[in-house]
Amino acid sequence: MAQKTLTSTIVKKFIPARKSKSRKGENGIVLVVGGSYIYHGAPILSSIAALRSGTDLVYTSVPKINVASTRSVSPNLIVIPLVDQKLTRGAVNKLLGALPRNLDSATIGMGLAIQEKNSLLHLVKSLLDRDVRLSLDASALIPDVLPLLANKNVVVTPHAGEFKRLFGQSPPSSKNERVKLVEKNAKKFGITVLLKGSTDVISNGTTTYLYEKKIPAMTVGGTGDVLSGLVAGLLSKNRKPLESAAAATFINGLAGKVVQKKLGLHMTSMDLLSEIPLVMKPFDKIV
Ligand SMILES: NC(=O)C1=CN([C@@H]2O[C@H](COP(=O)(O)OP(=O)(O)OC[C@H]3O[C@@H](n4cnc5c(N)ncnc54)[C@H](OP(=O)(O)O)[C@@H]3O)[C@@H](O)[C@H]2O)[C@@H](O)CC1
Ligand SMILES: Nc1ncnc2c1ncn2[C@@H]1O[C@H](COP(=O)(O)OP(=O)(O)O)[C@@H](O)[C@H]1O
Ligand SMILES: [Mg+2]
Repeated sequence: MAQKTLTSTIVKKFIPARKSKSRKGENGIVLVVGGSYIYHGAPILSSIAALRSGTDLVYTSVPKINVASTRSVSPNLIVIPLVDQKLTRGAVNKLLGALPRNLDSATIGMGLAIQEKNSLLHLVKSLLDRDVRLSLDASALIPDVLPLLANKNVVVTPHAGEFKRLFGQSPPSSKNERVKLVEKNAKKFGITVLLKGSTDVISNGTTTYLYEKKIPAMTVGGTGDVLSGLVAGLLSKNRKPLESAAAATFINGLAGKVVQKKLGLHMTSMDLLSEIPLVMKPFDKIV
């Protein structure tokens, strides 16, 4: 299968126009589920990235111990407490009862502690049953979730370690072998796989995009959390997993390039957030 290198021309087609006459909510409503006692920042990074990608509303669900600190970061976030410190069946049932009716997309896993595996499976299945477009990251990337995802327009965003845990094989160092392994698993499980690294590989098993970034400053913690928010933000508007994942990784890289040019190897993931509007603005279309 031929791989295509991501370019602005390709990505421009993946970012939907905004209608002048649109109303709040028509340009994307996103849910972010993540965070834990130790990793409070991940869902915040993801949520602000989702907002900055050009959505209307982002709901951030974090364990109740993190609610105050998460709310204090920004009035832009609508925080829905998870009633337990970790993801449990009870916490998921309460969350499902509190969700906005017209949710477009969700990203789950960044920084999340999962107490009961079945609670994650229940959350994933319930959201898919509501036709919510899903992006799974970090703790949500466990093999048990795979049977729920086939042909449901889901994106998974593993780094190499999460890829091994999810699919049972470590991505090889050879680019061609890496691409083949991503394509094989995307096809096998009916999902879009975004394997993160110095070169991101994005495939749904039929079409594959490569995005080689010369931005080693992006190895700092949290850049993948930002990416998960961008994927969910794009999914909420484009709704196509491959295009949303490809556009998200391209935008994350564009922001990374700007920050590395400015700050060298001293980037933090927060720096990425402030660059997202500037790198996305050239792609804006109003109809
Ligand atoms: N401020 C916050 O709140 C932040 C919160 N964050 C949250 O932290 C959580 C854990 O994040 P994480 O994935 O980095 O660690 P972890 O789950 O132990 O990885 C599993 C194992 O995989 C491997 N491995 C890792 N990367 C690899 C790679 N690129 N290529 C190859 N292998 C790699 C590595 O195994 P090793 O190499 O040690 O054998 C590692 O032990 C996650 O939920 C994230 O969202 C972070 O985003 C930071 C900011
Ligand atoms: N050497 C590198 N050069 C450029 N980008 C990289 C490099 N290594 C990782 N990245 C990017 O950094 C992010 C890493 O994701 P992840 O490991 O999930 O980070 P975290 O979980 O800390 O947010 C991905 O977006 C990936 O594309
Ligand atoms: Mg990560």
